[in-house]
Amino acid sequence: MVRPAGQRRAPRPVVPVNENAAPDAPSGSRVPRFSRRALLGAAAGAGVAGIAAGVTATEIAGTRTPQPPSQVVAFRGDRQAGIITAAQDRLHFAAFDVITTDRSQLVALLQQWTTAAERMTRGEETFENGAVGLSDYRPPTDTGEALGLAASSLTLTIGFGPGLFGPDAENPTRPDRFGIAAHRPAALAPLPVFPLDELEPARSGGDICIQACADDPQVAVHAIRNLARMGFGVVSVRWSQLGFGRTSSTSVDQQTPRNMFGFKDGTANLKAEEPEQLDTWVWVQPADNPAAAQWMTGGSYLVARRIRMHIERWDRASLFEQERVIGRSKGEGAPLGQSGEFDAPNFDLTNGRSPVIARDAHVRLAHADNLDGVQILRRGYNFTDGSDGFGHLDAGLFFIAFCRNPADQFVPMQQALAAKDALGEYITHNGSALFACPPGVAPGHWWGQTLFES
Ligand SMILES: C=CC1=C(C)c2cc3[nH]c(cc4nc(cc5[nH]c(cc1n2)c(C)c5CCC(=O)O)C(CCC(=O)O)=C4C)c(C)c3C=C
Ligand SMILES: [Fe+2]
Repeated sequence: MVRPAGQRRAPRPVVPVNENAAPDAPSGSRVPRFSRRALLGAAAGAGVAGIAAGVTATEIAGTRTPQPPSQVVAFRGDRQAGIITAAQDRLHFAAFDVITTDRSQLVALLQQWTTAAERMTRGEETFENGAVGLSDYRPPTDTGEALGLAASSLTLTIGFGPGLFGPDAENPTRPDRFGIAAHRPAALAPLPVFPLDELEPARSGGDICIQACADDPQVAVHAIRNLARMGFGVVSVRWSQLGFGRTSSTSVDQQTPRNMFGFKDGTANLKAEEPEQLDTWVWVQPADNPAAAQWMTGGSYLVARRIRMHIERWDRASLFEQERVIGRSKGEGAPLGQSGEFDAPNFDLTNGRSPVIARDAHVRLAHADNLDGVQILRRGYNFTDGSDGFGHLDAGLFFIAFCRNPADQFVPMQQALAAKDALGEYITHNGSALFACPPGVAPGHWWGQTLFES
């Protein structure tokens, strides 16, 4: 839940310091001066039950106007949060390279990450009292910029890239650093390069990804920053991407947002309320893998594409051209030839001479009817990373899709689009990555445990 403008940051509450502790007292001898947990205790307690109403710091202090309640999304469960969770408004996505070859170091990090991630999704610091409640003479164990902020529906979703598993078709000599090559699911194969791709290595690939989504950008950034910090010496950030303004709806309760071209985006998306469709198109099923890769059952594959949108070129196109390219009206978001956003498109409709939804319209090519029924779950975000040095906005869509098997779903869809999508003139794909996101974290388990212990 987003707090109204002007009230977004809870003022830093006054919390009593231990008057008895000397200013230079050694670590551990001081009463904690601040704890997100204490301030957000109600939200934390409710978190295990799923999405729950919480309270803000100022409400507990009882001194100021109550803030809207924060939301806590359960970290543990059958599925990882952040896939069919109602899309939050902000994203910080990071892809890491693993820089150690020591399996025990990687496992230890995954365990530490799990504890910290779960705490942060409850609105707590990475470590209890980590920001200001420990030693004055060591760097704080939490960086502190989320102190006083609500949980903000933070979800942290982990995925494992092909490089973690050693050799594959693209890199047959890559060493199996962690002894998990036998557990690589066949579907975790590098994506092909598509026509018109202009992929930059510095925006592509990665051994591990963490997707942080929240309704407060500072909460998402704090989460990635602290997880990256904890990973020092074990992982390094390969690339990262900030996103704002979700470009999809993943629940029927959500209004369809708009992308940087001004069109409603996410109308014809899979929704959390369609469990059978999700089993067909999103969640990996037992029959999909042999025993060695059963750790992926209940998980999903995350496809990330950084797609630059040539805003200035688009802004010079007429409304007629823009609607022809997409195949929907800009105002209502209705398929051309229909009047309502959720009306079914009629691809057979003609104006007497040519189809109302053009043969190269984006929605015709991406629609299941054109792809033997294939669908995906889209969960992307807008981005604007300043300008490019030529006065053009470096803006676009950080496309994220979840699917049960990218080779059967994303790849044919993107092949169809890359071949003749009218949108191709206005966009360029310059980043690409694929990750296997395991199922949800069971009580007492850590991120990746079923992979590393299978
Ligand atoms: C490979 C998959 C897709 C990529 C890449 C992609 C990029 C992309 N899309 C838009 C804008 C819109 N897309 C819309 C619909 C739509 N897009 C995809 C897939 C990809 N899009 C699908 C499967 C669909 C649904 C098709 C259908 O069944 O009708 C729409 C219409 C509204 C909606 O249904 O979401 C818009 C608008 C941009 C700008 C873009 C790259 C920058
Ligand atoms: Fe699209």
